[in-house]
Amino acid sequence: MMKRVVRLISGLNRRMMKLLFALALIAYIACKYTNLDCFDIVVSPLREKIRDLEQSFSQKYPPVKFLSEKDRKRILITGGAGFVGSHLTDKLMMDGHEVTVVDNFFTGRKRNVEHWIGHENFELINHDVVEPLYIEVDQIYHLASPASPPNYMYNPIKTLKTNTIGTLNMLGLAKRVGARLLLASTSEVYGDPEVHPQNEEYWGHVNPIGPRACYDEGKRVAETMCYAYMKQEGVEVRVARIFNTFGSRMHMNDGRVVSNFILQALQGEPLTVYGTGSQTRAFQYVSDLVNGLVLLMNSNISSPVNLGNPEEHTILEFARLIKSLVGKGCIQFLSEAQDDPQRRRPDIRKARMMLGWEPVVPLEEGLNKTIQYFSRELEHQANNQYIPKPKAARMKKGRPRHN
Ligand SMILES: O=c1ccn([C@@H]2O[C@H](COP(=O)(O)OP(=O)(O)O[C@H]3OC[C@@H](O)[C@H](O)[C@H]3O)[C@@H](O)[C@H]2O)c(=O)[nH]1
Repeated sequence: MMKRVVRLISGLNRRMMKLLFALALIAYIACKYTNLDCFDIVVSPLREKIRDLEQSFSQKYPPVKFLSEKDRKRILITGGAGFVGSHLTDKLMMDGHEVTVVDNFFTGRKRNVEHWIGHENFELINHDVVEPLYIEVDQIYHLASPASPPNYMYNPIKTLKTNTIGTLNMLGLAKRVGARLLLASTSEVYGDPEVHPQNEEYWGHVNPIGPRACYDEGKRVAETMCYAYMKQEGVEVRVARIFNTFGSRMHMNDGRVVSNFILQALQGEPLTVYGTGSQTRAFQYVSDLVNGLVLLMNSNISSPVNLGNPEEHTILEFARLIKSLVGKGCIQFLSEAQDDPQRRRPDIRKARMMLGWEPVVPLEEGLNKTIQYFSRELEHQANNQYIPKPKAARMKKGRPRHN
């Protein structure tokens, strides 16, 4: 060993020796004057890095309430990595329940629930509800289905299978394990309504062979299945008819009016109004919906309940509002979408009376939050060199109009 060191030193030439000596001297003087231990110079940053990492691990999850074994439920959310599903996951996790998310990631995204991955109360399963699922749970929130018109029309057969076979599978599971099932139904069961505002007694006006039928009729038959399982097999069911909803984690290019208009305004593109823009919608913020879903699940109301915000606007008014909130954009009129419902507004007297629920987030407040979310998403996408484009609906034939 000694011989090797001597050979190494003698191998160095004089100039190299001088250089090494000078460096050692400089390091020694620097340490003396800064009152630092040489060891500390190297080790302190490392120590800090380790401390940061340790802290990031211990603060990894949003705060979760402690629930006793008796109160803690095992909850399955199908479509739990989607827009609404992921917000519902957050609420139920923070309330202290055990949540299993099942998603096939057709429109859901892992990013929406990644902040729970690894938590002892959370499980994420990549599974398509069209296939049976065997799992022990107390409650099932059945949300799995594409919900934006361009997405559900993209593969109508798959949309039908998800809402029919998928719902049968989940009802079968509820029956086997004695779980309660909440179906995320939709205002689209009312079709292009002749009754306004729409109450739960109204049977709807749906074109059974139109482009929207895969979703509208799929959800209608899903409701039928729920009540057949309730009557024949005694399964406890809850049915929420969800009206237009918006908020963070919406897919920027899912083609819905909120995502299209915000994206277009932020990118300085014209806001595309289909038809004259006189058709109406009423928009609820996602946190209001999630509160309504949980209240309904834990209530004793087995008949359908509308969940939506009754503040109605024409689509043209809505385009103008988003344009003014973002501070840019102009309006462009395109051909109207086929079978587009002309007036929609929920009658929420039942939810008010029986659940004590009503929306509390004002439209502008919700929109500002969503605009902020979309701006951050755009930055994120730009860093990944991907520029999302708004998706178009299936149009009626005819020339687009411009103004
Ligand atoms: O760029 C666009 C997008 C949409 N629109 C119009 O805006 C209105 C709303 O369209 P959306 O696509 O957001 O949603 P729709 O109301 O047609 O369907 C929705 O209904 C309730 C939920 O179940 C679903 O989220 C969805 O199916 C429609 O009149 C549509 O024609 C535009 O004018 N421009």
